[in-house]
Amino acid sequence: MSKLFRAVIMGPPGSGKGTISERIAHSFGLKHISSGDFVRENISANTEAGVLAKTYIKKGLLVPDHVMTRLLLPRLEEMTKYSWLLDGFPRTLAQADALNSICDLDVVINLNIPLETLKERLRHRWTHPSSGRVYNMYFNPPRIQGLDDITGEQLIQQEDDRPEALVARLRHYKDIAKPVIDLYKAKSILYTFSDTETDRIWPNISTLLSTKIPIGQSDARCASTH
Ligand SMILES: Nc1ccn([C@H]2C[C@H](O)[C@@H](COP(=O)(O)OP(=O)(O)OP(=O)(O)O)O2)c(=O)n1
Ligand SMILES: Nc1nc2c(ncn2[C@@H]2O[C@H](COP(=O)(O)OP(=O)(O)O)[C@@H](O)[C@H]2O)c(=O)[nH]1
Repeated sequence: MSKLFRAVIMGPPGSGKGTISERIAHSFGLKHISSGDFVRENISANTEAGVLAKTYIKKGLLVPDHVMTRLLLPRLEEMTKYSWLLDGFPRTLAQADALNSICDLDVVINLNIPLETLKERLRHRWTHPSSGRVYNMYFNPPRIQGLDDITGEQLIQQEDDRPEALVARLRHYKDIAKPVIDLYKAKSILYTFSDTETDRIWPNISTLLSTKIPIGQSDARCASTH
């Protein structure tokens, strides 16, 4: 069996991690593991870690490292036979260290998007809460305004997507992501993409992954996890 491929995608809120992950999963047949969606599934299913995570998210806080790693690492260990792309984890150096203890990453994609672009995108982001599907009123609008394409259920605007909340979220992101980015830079697996448009970044990511993913891997099409 050819070597499996392990990637992480990082970037501030609104940088396009979810959008680009979907494209990667579709084009390269990797499993897309969205840590945010996985946390939300655990909250819905009332698992022990989900109940704990909810107490933090309700207050607008990040879930502590030990809770996140207790959730995510067993999930990753179930995926040893698959190539995967992890989105939203690790967010902190402690999470990166925990991940490092169970696998070697091949590539870390780092999205570097200007603040004004992030604000503008998130102002127009609409989310289907139960699946985590996202829309943007201009970039990828739903077929019927305000409704999810698949279920027809109501879309919502997340409280913390408001521009006032975003500045604080972004500052916080920068503080905690810096050591993680430095770690992956030191390991020479960090690839940074800077632009205001996902459609301009995507061809470069696609070219990079074409050179990194072992031949045969991309045939093993796997559905994304949501
Ligand atoms: N490593 C992680 C991943 C997730 N979460 C928690 C806090 C988030 O608010 C929630 C949902 O995760 P998302 O990745 O969907 O979080 P955001 O809404 O902040 O993501 P985005 O970057 O898409 O705006 O789960 C966390 O604390 N630590
Ligand atoms: N206008 C515009 N919107 C985009 C672009 N790329 C992604 N989006 C939208 O911006 C929002 C944030 O993208 P998302 O993938 O959720 O980013 P994440 O928070 O990093 O996971 C969503 O509403 C996307 O539909 C782009 O190039 N242009």
